[in-house]
Amino acid sequence: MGELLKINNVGYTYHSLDGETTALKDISFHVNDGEFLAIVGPSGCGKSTLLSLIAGLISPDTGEILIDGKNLKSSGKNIGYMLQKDHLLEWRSTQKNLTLGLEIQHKLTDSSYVCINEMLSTYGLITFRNSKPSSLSGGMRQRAALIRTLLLEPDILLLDEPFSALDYQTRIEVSDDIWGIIRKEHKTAILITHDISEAMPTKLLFLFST
Ligand SMILES: Nc1ncnc2c1ncn2[C@@H]1O[C@H](COP(=O)(O)OP(=O)(O)OP(=O)(O)O)[C@@H](O)[C@H]1O
Repeated sequence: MGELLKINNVGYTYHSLDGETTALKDISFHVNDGEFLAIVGPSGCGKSTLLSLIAGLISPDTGEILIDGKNLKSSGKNIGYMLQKDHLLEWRSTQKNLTLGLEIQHKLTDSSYVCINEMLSTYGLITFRNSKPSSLSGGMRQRAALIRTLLLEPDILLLDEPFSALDYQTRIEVSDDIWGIIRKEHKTAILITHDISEAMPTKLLFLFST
């Protein structure tokens, strides 16, 4: 199990008209291939900022982020980002929502459909493939959103409180499902959570407010 992601002394400050907010200061840790890291910490300690940095949406002010020993942008690795909301489009069927990312990246082929069908069956969505997202339960929507992300074959999967929009009972059921899927697909994953009991991480990172 090699070192896949390395965060070295990373810092980030937001600049706005109201002034500067230092979100992260001197953060270092690493994630091995196949590891499942959960990030916990109080509101405002910089958890979402850290995921945005790893996703390459923003760049660190200090320090460096390395994937397989290379700079994030030149590593050629795929980062999948699953947000709090599922962002399924109501005007597309469930299956057409799953293919959206592949379509945008011009990677949708006949063999993609073999893989999509397999995942729809495995994860209990096959009979809903032609249904609109509004006819899916909250848990089914989260599974659909995860499959959509996995189809892009991410090397690292980032999850920003993926269950926060679900009620307590559904959250317990869905979180078991989702971790099962991540384990089955052998994904390296980083999760932000307020509730450590909803995940069974192999590693924990506690962030404190700056
Ligand atoms: N776009 C922004 N402009 C200015 N400040 C920001 C911006 N985004 C976040 N911040 C500030 O940076 C700090 C870290 O925010 P961040 O959203 O990363 O924390 P968090 O730990 O994810 O919080 P939460 O658990 O409440 O989602 C906070 O003080 C926040 O107010």
